[in-house]
Amino acid sequence: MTEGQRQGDNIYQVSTFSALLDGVFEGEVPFSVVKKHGDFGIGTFNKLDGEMLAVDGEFYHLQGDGTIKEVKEGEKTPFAAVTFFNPSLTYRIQENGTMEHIEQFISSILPSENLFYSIRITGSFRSMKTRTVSKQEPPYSSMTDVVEEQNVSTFKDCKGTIVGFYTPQYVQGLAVAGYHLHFISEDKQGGGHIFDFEIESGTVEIGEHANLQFVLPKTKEFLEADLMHGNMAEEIEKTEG
Ligand SMILES: CC(=O)[C@@H](C)O
Repeated sequence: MTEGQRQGDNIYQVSTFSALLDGVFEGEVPFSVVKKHGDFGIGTFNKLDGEMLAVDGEFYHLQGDGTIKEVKEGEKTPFAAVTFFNPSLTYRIQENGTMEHIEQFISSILPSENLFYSIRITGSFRSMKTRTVSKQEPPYSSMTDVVEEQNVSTFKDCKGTIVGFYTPQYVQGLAVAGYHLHFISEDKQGGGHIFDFEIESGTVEIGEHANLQFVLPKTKEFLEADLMHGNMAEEIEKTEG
């Protein structure tokens, strides 16, 4: 078993999603460190400067203007979750399905709704609707305010890869409970945080995780943040769609 496969059970996460909701948009962990803990995952960048997607060891910066570049090692993140992707379940999708259908299908085959799962879906999509958040400047607003203005793209008849995680409902706020998925097109020209899609055909791969490592910032902003928003689920629904 490779080191990656051994670590494949572990999810390494920087900060919490509730901190992001509260406008904690600057972290101390550079992607040079994040990369040591995984070759697969999602996240964002300091100042909420776009979406991050990592797959097959390649880390991509999906920017607010819709363009994509490689992540610079020195760039830091206020929120990211990665693992060494090591799927234990694989399924072919032979017929059209909406995001809701696919999520219901995956939920029906997960061994337990109480564990964490990494999800990769590679395929052809009739449509793919994504957003990329844009770089913010301090003093930062809450994320619910930030997403009032966001770059939303809809791709038609495209090929690409969905990367993300399933998180149990009992940790809502630590991460995004349910499915948190990002997309990158096969030609690496487009992508972002997924709002909706319709798949034509593809392959679903699922990795199971029972080990998590959270790295919490010791910044003044995080230590003083309100991480217990009363309407957490509603706020996450608004920001993550
Ligand atoms: C951390 C995320 O995925 C948001 C920025 O889309």
